Amino acid sequence: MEGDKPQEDAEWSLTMAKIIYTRTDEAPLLATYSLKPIIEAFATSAGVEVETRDISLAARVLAQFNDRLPEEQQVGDALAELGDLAKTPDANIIKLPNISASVPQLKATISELQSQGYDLPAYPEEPSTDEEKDVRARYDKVKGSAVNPVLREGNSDRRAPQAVKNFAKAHPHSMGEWSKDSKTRVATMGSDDFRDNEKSVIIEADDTLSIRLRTAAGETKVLKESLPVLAGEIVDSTKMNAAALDEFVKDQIAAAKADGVLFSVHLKATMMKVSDPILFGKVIEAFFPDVFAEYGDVLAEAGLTSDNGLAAILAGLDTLPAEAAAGVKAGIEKGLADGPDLAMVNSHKGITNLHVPSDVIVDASMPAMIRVGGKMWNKDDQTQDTLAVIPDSSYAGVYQTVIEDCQAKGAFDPRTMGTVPNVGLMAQKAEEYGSHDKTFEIPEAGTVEVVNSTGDVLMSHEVAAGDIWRACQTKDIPVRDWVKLAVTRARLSETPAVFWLDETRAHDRNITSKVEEYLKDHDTEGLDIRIMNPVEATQFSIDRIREGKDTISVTGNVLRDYNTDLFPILELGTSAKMLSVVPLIAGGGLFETGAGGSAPKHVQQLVEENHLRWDSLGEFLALAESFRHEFNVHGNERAGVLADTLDAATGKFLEENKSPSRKVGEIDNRGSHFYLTLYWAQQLAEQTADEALAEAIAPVAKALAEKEDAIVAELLEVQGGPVDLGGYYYPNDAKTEAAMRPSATLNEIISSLSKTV
Ligand SMILES: NC(=O)C1=CN([C@@H]2O[C@H](COP(=O)(O)OP(=O)(O)OC[C@H]3O[C@@H](n4cnc5c(N)ncnc54)[C@H](OP(=O)(O)O)[C@@H]3O)[C@@H](O)[C@H]2O)C=CC1
Ligand SMILES: O=C(O)CCC(=O)C(=O)O
Ligand SMILES: [Mg+2]
Repeated sequence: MEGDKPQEDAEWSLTMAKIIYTRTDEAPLLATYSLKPIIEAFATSAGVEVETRDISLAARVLAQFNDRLPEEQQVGDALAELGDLAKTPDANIIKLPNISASVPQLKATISELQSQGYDLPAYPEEPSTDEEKDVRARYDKVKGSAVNPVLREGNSDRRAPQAVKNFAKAHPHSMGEWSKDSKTRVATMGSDDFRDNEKSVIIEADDTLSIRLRTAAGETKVLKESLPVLAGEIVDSTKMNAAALDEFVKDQIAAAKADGVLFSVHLKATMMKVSDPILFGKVIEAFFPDVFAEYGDVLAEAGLTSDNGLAAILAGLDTLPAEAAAGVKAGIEKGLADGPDLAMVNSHKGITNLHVPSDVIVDASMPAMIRVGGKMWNKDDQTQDTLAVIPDSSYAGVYQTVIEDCQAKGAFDPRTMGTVPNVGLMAQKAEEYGSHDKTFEIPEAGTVEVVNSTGDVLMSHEVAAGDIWRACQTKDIPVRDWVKLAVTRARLSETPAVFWLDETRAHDRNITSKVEEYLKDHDTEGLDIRIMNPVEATQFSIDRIREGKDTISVTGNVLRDYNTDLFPILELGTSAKMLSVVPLIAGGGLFETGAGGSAPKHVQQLVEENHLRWDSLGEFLALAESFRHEFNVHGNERAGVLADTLDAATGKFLEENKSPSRKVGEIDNRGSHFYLTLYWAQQLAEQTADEALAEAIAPVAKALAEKEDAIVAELLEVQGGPVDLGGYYYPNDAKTEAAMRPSATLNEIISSLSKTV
């Protein structure tokens, strides 16, 4: 049947340490089809076991419905299994980027699986019966950023290794020019938003809180019955005023039009999966006020919500009465014609920034704009200055600071610029990461209160209908661990470290008090550790970057996300080249590949012209760290040899510039994997720490070198035409394997390698 997947190894137990390689989505999944057999062959030769777990969006959807699917279609809940493993010292997990699904992506996955013969229920937009509510709850479990918070049971340590940074300096990526009269800027609310309204408390003793809405009409509605908290935990609450947001967005639409710049909104509807789709929807409603004034009720009745973007509304028009459908369509066209020009996701296909909530994700989109000289693409496929709308002011100042700096001093120079690694607080769903089950679109005016078990009101906010209220939790152990990780990183890399904490935010003031206390637990003699607000910290870091100096950014969860795309994209051209390690609090290791996403555009190119430009450097770096962890923790000497030789091979790979090209007809992801294989085999054959291994690999290294021309020719010859993968979210295994492993000569050598030792 279409979509059949290889059976995962059944006899795995939590007590035996192994390396787990995750199977994910889109470009990283395609790359896995080529790279995984190579990794397995080397690992087997050294007696290290590597197993696969499927945490792709499709597999996660299927795992929710095992009770409704026939046995042969059932898949295990690999994410739950790995989530448990991550809390044990035995975890050694390599995690590739995966889709954090918006509703349109989730619906597309469901239809694809249905077309492949999986009898899945439709996604209920407005669940009313118990059964629909159950189905919706199951789908909600896989929605948005549902993988990372489960696996990330530790804080984050992301940096560009020296070899990668040196490569970027020697082979600088292109940077757009900045003009002094650039009109590009960030617009943010600054008042009555999440930052401005934030309140925060530190919990004294373990307790269970609840959240309630006291309505203006005198009723009490429980929003959250039970919110267990631990002593020392920081709990915050805040709200975004819907009326203020609406006024702000309307002002920005007018300002963009008046200034002749593109209007663009930057949110994170995937990771902030409850609040940001609502914000996205409100921007769409502000952009097309007439459509929603006239047809809002009809659209709502048909389950067409602005939260899922313009594309979903346009695609659902045939479910509306003909007259309403025509009216909505005409209204949208008029809105587009009368409003400011919109930043485009794909000008050829007419996809605007407002079409799909997962298309423009702030962490990657703002740096991409800065990289090209502060511009985005308009409908004529030309770059243009942009008004970047980031409604909440908590972090928007970071981008505005970088933009102003570039306007004054020009683009950064990748040949000379320093680096900004990051130590990020994220363990145990810290901060906004864990806010989703405590985020509410307020149904009616009143007061939201956070109450402890003795009935004391810890925090309260006056709210109006439509406001977005949310609470966040930050446990104490992750904060201690984060401070320790920051000190360790500062010591190891002899680099100043700056905690990015905002004195105007209640939450950050509480974090600051803990940072000041926990720093005393460490030997900080000789280290340069500072605390600055995000705007000052940005300026400090970029001033140093221009002087070629490095500065560690030690941040909360959201800035972890933002900074680990911002600086890598400016320094290296992409965050795919980052080393991204999560030392798990329980002692295991989670090794993430790169710091970016699943590059949907890359899949499109492969399908159209059989060229995959995905760069697996992040995978190479993560894999070496994972082998090293195996050596450090379990004393597996051969894993240590694999780690060192892989790093050396990656160094050679960079020196020889064998990264995938963007152009069809040149070496792509598959070719880059061949070169890594060649250099790794050569390093193994040359090393002296394990002579038996060197001897066993020598003939393989020789064969790879001798067959280089033949292999490269086989890999290039397939490029140019379209490829059928038999699915996008759940591609056909045989078809994808055939597409991603087209060199018979290479395949034969790889299979001989796994039999060597
Ligand atoms: N850790 C995770 O699991 C993450 C998952 N995501 C998910 O990924 C999806 C896409 O997110 P998006 O914001 O578009 O970000 P992406 O990082 O996927 O894409 C942005 C651009 O970065 C470049 N890029 C990214 N990775 C590579 C790579 N390995 N090699 C070469 N270039 C690369 C590509 O540029 P170009 O097109 O110029 O080649 C790409 O189009 C979403 O579903 C999102 O939720 C996002 C971030 C992290
Ligand atoms: O979890 C997600 O959706 C995205 C995570 C991400 O962008 C990151 O970790 O940098
Ligand atoms: Mg990110």
